[in-house]
Amino acid sequence: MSKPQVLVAVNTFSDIVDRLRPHFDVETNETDQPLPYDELIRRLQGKAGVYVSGSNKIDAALLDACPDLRAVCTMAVGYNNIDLPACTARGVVVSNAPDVLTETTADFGFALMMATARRITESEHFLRRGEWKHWSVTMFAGADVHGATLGVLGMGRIGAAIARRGHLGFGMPVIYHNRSRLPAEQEAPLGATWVEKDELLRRADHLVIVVPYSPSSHHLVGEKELALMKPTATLTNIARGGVVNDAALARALKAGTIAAAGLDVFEGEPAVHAELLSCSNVVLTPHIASATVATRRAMSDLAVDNLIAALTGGTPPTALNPGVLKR
Ligand SMILES: NC(=O)C1=CN([C@@H]2O[C@H](COP(=O)(O)OP(=O)(O)OC[C@H]3O[C@@H](n4cnc5c(N)ncnc54)[C@H](OP(=O)(O)O)[C@@H]3O)[C@@H](O)[C@H]2O)C=CC1
Ligand SMILES: O=C(O)C(=O)[C@@H](O)[C@H](O)[C@H](O)CO
Repeated sequence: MSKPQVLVAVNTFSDIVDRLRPHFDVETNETDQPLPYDELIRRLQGKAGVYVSGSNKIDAALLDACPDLRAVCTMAVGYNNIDLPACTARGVVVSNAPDVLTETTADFGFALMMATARRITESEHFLRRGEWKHWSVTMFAGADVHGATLGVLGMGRIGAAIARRGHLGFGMPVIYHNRSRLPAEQEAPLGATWVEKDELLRRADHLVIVVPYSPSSHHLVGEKELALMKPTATLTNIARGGVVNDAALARALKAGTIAAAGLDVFEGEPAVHAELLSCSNVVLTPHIASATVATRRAMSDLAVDNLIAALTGGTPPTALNPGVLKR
């Protein structure tokens, strides 16, 4: 009997892809580019499962054009690129990759916040341009991280790991905002206090944003919210492009409404708003918060575990709509 066919749409570790081969006929994407939407549809014909990243859009039109598809497994924790209700309606199981990247992403979020507060890339560029002629008292003087108030917008798995670093490692008072408050026993070890969003913006010295992208978080931080922040504050966005209004942020950075920003994600990435590129008080990175070799391997392994389980009668460890498997 022929094996089910799957597409690994992401060029990932070959030894991990090899784990699929005993179960499936495996087609891979050997380029380092995301497959264009139309090509993804073409290559999904006859495929029962697909391994994707956050760069692949899986919407209702694609599902209708790929009627054999039964499993969509992403190596990312964020799944705003996948229309989950459309998948569920068509009996397609979807999985994401939570937990395995939490600590690595938190390390990066904290590092980006520190680089932003202490003006690390701005000062390095100055040095590389040969502009360092003498030392001065206020040269690249930034803001302290230790003891400053850490504001977390999105105190989930990653937000809590960042809060823990700030609380235990840097003596930071931690305030946070989620739509729902955490139980006291989860707040206590983080030294965290829930506040309304406006209060978070007013009080944070360093605001770190880690909410999933959804219609409810679109432009959660825009002109009005930035205007509430301290002129000395920093904003770090490791969540998703679209959670912050990048045009409003660029205006705020230029006007001195806030001091600086650290950004790993952008509206319309990989394009970056031209006004952000021309700001000196912003640290920009290309969506690499989870990028360590060990964590990218763990994310890939989890996507493969999910794909195997979903199509061989098992229980995908991190399915988002496991109910479809019971139908
Ligand atoms: N830059 C990168 O490379 C990476 C980015 N990410 C991004 O980080 C996101 C978070 O991951 P993770 O921590 O695992 O997710 P979780 O689901 O554990 O946490 C998300 C948190 O955000 C809160 N939240 C959701 N919507 C809103 C809203 N509209 N307003 C306020 N709070 C909100 C949730 O609380 P509540 O529901 O109570 O509001 C929850 O506490 C991912 O979805 C992904 O987009 C993740 C990994 C790497
Ligand atoms: O997990 C997420 O949500 C991410 O944003 C990152 O870890 C991924 O690197 C990216 O989405 C690649 O798919």
